Amino acid sequence: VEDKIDSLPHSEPGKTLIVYFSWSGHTQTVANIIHELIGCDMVEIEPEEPYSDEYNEVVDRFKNERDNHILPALRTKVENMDDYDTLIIGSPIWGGLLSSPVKSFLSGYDLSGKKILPFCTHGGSGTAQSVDNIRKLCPHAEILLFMAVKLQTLGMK
Ligand SMILES: Cc1cc2nc3c(=O)[nH]c(=O)nc-3n(C[C@H](O)[C@H](O)[C@H](O)COP(=O)(O)O)c2cc1C
Repeated sequence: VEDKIDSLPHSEPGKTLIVYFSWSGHTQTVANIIHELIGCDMVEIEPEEPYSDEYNEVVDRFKNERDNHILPALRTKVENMDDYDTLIIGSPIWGGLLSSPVKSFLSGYDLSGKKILPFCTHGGSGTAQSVDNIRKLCPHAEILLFMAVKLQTLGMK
C-alpha cells in the first residue's frame, strides 16, 4: 500500500497563514483556537492609528470609513506573502461588512490563485456581506469555505 501511495502524484503541502483583525477580542479568540489546532503562521492586522476603546467612537469612525471609502493605513505588512498559498482570514462584522482594517489588508496584496478561508465573528447578522466583500477585493482568489461564529457561542455578550 505504501508503495502505491508513494507512486501517486502529490503536490507539496502549501503554507497557511492566519490573518485577523479584532477590536474587542472575539475574532482573536477564534483565531487563537484555529492556530492551536493547525499550528501555522499567524499575524494580527494592526491599523497605524488604533481604534478608540469607546464603542461609539469606533462606530463613528467605521461609518466615516464606510461612507467615504477610506481604507485605514496599516502597521502590519506581510513581506513573504508569496510563501503562502492558503489564507485563513478573520474579521468582525461591522455594519454587515468586513471590518475596514481587513479590507485594507486584502486590498494591499495580489492574492490571485490563493485559497482563502474566511471566518467572522458577529452579534447576530452572520457573514452578511463580508464574503462578497472578499470576493470583490480578491477576484482571482479561490474562496473555499467560510465560517461565522456568533459571539454568544464564545460565551460573550
Ligand atoms: C463598529 C461595529 C459594527 C458592528 N456591526 C455589526 C453588525 O452589523 N452585525 C453584527 O452581527 N454585529 C456587529 N457588530 C458586533 C461585532 O461584529 C461582534 O461583536 C464581533 O464579534 C466583534 O469582534 P472583535 O471582538 O474581534 O472585534 C459590530 C461591532 C462594531 C464595533
